[in-house]
Amino acid sequence: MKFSDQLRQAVDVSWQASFEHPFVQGIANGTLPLSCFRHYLLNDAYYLSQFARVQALGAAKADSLYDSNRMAAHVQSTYNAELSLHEDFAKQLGISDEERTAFEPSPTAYAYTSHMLRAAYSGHLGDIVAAILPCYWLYHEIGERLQAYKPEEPIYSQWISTYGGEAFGELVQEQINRLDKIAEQVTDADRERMKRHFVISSHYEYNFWEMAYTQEIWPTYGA
Ligand SMILES: Cc1ncc(CO)c(N)n1
Ligand SMILES: Cc1ncsc1CCO
Repeated sequence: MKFSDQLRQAVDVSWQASFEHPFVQGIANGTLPLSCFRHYLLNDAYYLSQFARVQALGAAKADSLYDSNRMAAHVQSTYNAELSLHEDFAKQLGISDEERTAFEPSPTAYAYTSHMLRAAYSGHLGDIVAAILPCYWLYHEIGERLQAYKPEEPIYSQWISTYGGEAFGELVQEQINRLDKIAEQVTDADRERMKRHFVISSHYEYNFWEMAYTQEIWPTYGA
């Protein structure tokens, strides 16, 4: 069995819970309150800015010019996704540049990105790809499953077509292939560590929906 198939099996319960989460279901049927999506979007802008740094660390740590080049190309895709999707949505939801700049990430957004950055700084390209892959792969599976739904809210239908689309699917498959290639060349201990990164990122993906749905913030201590 391919390493990626083993990992996919290991997170099946977690990913199923993500599919069924009220945030994701609310996007599918258009009933998600826009205030929740707004909270998601602000945190996701922070998330993607850190995600791009993790991808860039992958470019720096790659063993070949080819992989450096491809990881750097993925930084650009993240930037473009951030630009097109987020700036568009932010405008529609009345999020100003000031609000985005002043925004403090929620505990979950901070923890998830800290996890990826830790894997990136302390590990190799294999650790990085394992830690960032649930982000690609889970979103693509969700996008594909949600293709059949046509929510009234245009923001939600655009979100679905972005992640369910062919262009995103190709980036996902490329990273799955990269993971399997690296997994063939490393030790059992390396693979075990990569699997742990992948599982933890999957838990955080679930937490991220919950964070957005409950509009999680840091403690305010009665203020
Ligand atoms: C939290 C999170 N995971 C994955 C993606 C997919 O890009 C995203 N935008 N945000
Ligand atoms: C995972 C991901 N999220 C937005 S774009 C992208 C892939 C390109 O890096």
